[in-house]
Amino acid sequence: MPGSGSSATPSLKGVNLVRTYGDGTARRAALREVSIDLFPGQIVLLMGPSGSGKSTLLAILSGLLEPDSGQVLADDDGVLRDVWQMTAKEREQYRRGHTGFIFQGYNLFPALTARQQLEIVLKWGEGASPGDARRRADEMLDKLGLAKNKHKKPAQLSGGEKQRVAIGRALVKNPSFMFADEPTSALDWENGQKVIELLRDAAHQRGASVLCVSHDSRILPFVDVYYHLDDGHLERRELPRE
Ligand SMILES: Nc1ncnc2c1ncn2[C@@H]1O[C@H](COP(=O)(O)OP(=O)(O)OP(=O)(O)O)[C@@H](O)[C@H]1O
Repeated sequence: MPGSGSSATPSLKGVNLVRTYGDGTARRAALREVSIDLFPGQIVLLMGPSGSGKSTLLAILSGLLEPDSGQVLADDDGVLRDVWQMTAKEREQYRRGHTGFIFQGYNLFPALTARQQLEIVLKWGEGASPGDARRRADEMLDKLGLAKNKHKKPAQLSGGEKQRVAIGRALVKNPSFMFADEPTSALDWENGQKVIELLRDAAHQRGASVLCVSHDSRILPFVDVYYHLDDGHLERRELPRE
């Protein structure tokens, strides 16, 4: 069932996306004419075998990797704009302002505390004042059950805690689009489930469009839509009935 904030108008559209790697005989298609619509308030799961193109699709939709052809149309105050027709500066602003990315390996700064990981995103990304950044960072860490850990650096946190800090860092900007690449792969299922619930809340409670890549079929009951990617071909699949 879609989230309460879901709407009939996509907030992000991938249209006929093609991406190849390599040259000559080493040339290999990672995405073949892939189209996908993401809606506000929905969490979407993308599954598929290793090497099928999942990370490539996430990188293109999030404005990190340019497609060979096709379009990425993102909602910008009610107007769909082609992310790959923007200037590099505009695209950087789009990414900073509208997208949150959660990586498999957390990608936290080793020298910073949990609180500083979030503050830095707000100060650098939005130019938030130190006081505002601290207040919003603390609020988010509280919500994630990390209040007691805010002064700890990544090496002092468990895998589940690190992943929650990484989610907090993506969420604190209140992004319209959240991209998560294997966010539970390093976690036991208890922590993995918590992480998926947080991503689902980002969609259902905050109205974000969440696209999550995973190999883990235990995530299926938590999502609204499920796609399968195989050798660069995308197919929407029915969710298993409960
Ligand atoms: N930078 C690159 N140079 C060359 N080939 C690449 C590059 N990145 C990805 N590929 C190839 O493109 C295909 C799709 O890769 P991609 O990482 O998108 O797959 P994936 O589905 O995310 O895989 P996994 O589940 O193993 O992370 C693979 O065959 C991969 O080897």
